[in-house]
Amino acid sequence: MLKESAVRQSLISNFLRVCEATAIEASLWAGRADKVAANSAAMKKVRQGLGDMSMSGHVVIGQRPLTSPAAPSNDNAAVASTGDVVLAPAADKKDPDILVAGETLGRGGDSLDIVVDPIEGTNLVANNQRNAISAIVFAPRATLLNAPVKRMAKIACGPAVPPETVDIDQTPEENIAAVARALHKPIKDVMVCILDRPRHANLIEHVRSLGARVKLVYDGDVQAALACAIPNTGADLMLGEGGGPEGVLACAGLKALGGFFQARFHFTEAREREAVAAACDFDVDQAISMDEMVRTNDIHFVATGITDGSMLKGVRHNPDGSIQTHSILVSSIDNTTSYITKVYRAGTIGSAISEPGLHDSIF
Ligand SMILES: O=P(O)(O)OC[C@H]1O[C@](O)(COP(=O)(O)O)[C@@H](O)[C@@H]1O
Repeated sequence: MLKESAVRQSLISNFLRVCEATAIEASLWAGRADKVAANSAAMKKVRQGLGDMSMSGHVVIGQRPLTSPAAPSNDNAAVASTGDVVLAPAADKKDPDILVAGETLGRGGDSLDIVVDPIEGTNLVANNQRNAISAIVFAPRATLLNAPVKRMAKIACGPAVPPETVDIDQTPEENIAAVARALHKPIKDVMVCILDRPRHANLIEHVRSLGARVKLVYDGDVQAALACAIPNTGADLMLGEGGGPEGVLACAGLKALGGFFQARFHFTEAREREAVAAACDFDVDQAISMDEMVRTNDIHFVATGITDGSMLKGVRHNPDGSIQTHSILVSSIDNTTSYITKVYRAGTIGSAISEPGLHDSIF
């Protein structure tokens, strides 16, 4: 368990501040069609901020270098469906700010596991589309799953659904029926979030054929998973395959929210399976529970909106030079969810980062 009171509060507010600063940085790149540069700038900001904190923060999951901005995987319907963008040349593969699994950040202090996604939805930022967030999870050391897996199948829903009624090994029909029962709504009103990818074409068609609604998510399945556990987002259930690191973030957030998350690794090559099996003390071919992914009930999940979304508003750059941020902080320790709106007056955070490339540290 983390130390109580003052230390914890100070950690929380510093993580929040880092998340806000990262989202502000990322927001400067919204619509600039350069996800590599956006990610690079956000990584620099997050590294700077976490590096200045009084903690010993163990990076559990490293980041994928974005080396080919204009070339999302050929299994990426988002680009086709939202309009491809011409993106800037690839950034240096050896970005010095990239977070590497196993490195420790901070000036020393509490020993923590951290999972960071400076931009969850890099295409969304590049195209200035909804639902891009910056997100950080922290928990006591050696509690968050460290599995080098690129892709996992996921299921997520909110706390109103009894966990024993939903399962990644059940059919979509069974899971949707369980959610409908728990939420006291007809199946026709159940909203299922699914990443808009060709690999999900059959799933999408099947869910629609059952009579449920489908919310196509172009990118950002962490936000989509969490939305299922947050009132008034319109999301009830998330199904489908997405990124591995995003799965750990979503699982931590949902555990803190009291919701449900389950996953199953999808290995793309034998080498990947071997590496993951070596890192895990459970059967990597079976469904993975929340407790296997997040081995603590002492979790803090922080996210700040970059662009507007169903869970959070994005960063506002006001005409007077002030900057407004909107964040969510979920703490499992006291079962609270806080929504934090902050205004940084002109000349505090804003003037320092008014243009990409021309700013100094805000910390
Ligand atoms: O595009 P893929 O390969 O299906 O990956 C899905 C993953 O991409 C995302 O949509 C966005 O990830 P990035 O921010 O790294 O671009 C994730 O939310 C999701 O888990």
